Amino acid sequence: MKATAIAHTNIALIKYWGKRDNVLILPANSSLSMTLDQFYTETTVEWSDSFTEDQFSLNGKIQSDAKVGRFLSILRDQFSLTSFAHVTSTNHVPTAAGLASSASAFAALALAASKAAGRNDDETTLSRLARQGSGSASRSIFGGLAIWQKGEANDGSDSYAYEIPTPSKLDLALVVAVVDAGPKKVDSRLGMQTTVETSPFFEAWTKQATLDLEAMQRAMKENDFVTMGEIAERNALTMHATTMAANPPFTYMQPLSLALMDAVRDLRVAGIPAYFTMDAGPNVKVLCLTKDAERVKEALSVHTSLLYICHPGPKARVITHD
Ligand SMILES: O=C(O)C[C@@](O)(CF)CCOP(=O)(O)OP(=O)(O)O
Repeated sequence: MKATAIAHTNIALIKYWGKRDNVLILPANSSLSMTLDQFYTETTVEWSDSFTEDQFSLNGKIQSDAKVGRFLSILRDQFSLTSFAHVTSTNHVPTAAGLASSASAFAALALAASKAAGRNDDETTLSRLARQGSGSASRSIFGGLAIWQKGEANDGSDSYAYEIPTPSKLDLALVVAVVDAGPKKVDSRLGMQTTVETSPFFEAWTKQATLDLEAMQRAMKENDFVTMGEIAERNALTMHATTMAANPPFTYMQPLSLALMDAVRDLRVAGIPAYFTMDAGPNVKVLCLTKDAERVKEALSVHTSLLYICHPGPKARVITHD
């Protein structure tokens, strides 16, 4: 039983940062993201009783990846399977872009594994599954804009994402500026954990992120792009503030990240509504309107040549099944 699926990466405008349950990967706050059209993962899964162990290859190289291994065990258990799986994954992101996200990887893996097991899981089930591989993957099951509701139940049954309408009058773009292609120094899972355990700002973050999500949804309903951008930028900086107060303190920001942020502020002074966000890495992503995307790209090209104009992308989908 074999299937291939594609899922696109997503960038959060209201961040997921901190878990309330590390085993089930349940978040401390709800989040909102945009699935990107430019970057995706293509994954083939084959379940077979003839395999003697799970096997995972990424971009043509067999490797052992603890998160993938753990996720395959979760899937085997939830699918009541006893066979092993061979997983072949290819990240379609610009080489050395440092953008290969776990979001697209685990969403594609969840969908391909489900289909290869002969199942017809609905998107809510797939989102719940993908979440157990990597939290942000719960959102990549969907295209366009999605909210991952944190849920209240201790078993994670109500912690999954769903698609929300893109503001009807806004043609949104996200310009991705690559600062550093190298591997992250502190990966998001460790970064979150250190923050939850040691940052005095963590509780304030979860409260503020909740208010930010409500305000973001109001702004979207009103097609109020400036307010959307202001909320997204402030939410990202609030998230990154928590890491600077952690013990030991750390930050994902590099000098070039800060220069790009200044360039975005300069664009606003010049009358271009553009707002930055950053995740668990130094790259900067700029939310803008499509009509301004080339102007934003040009302004950022002073600092980096690795620039990608993205738009809301498609939902995860199966491309072959046999
Ligand atoms: O995407 C966002 O909401 C914000 C972040 O990218 C960081 F800024 C978090 C991504 O965390 P993820 O890799 O999903 O962690 P996992 O659940 O520990 O695997």
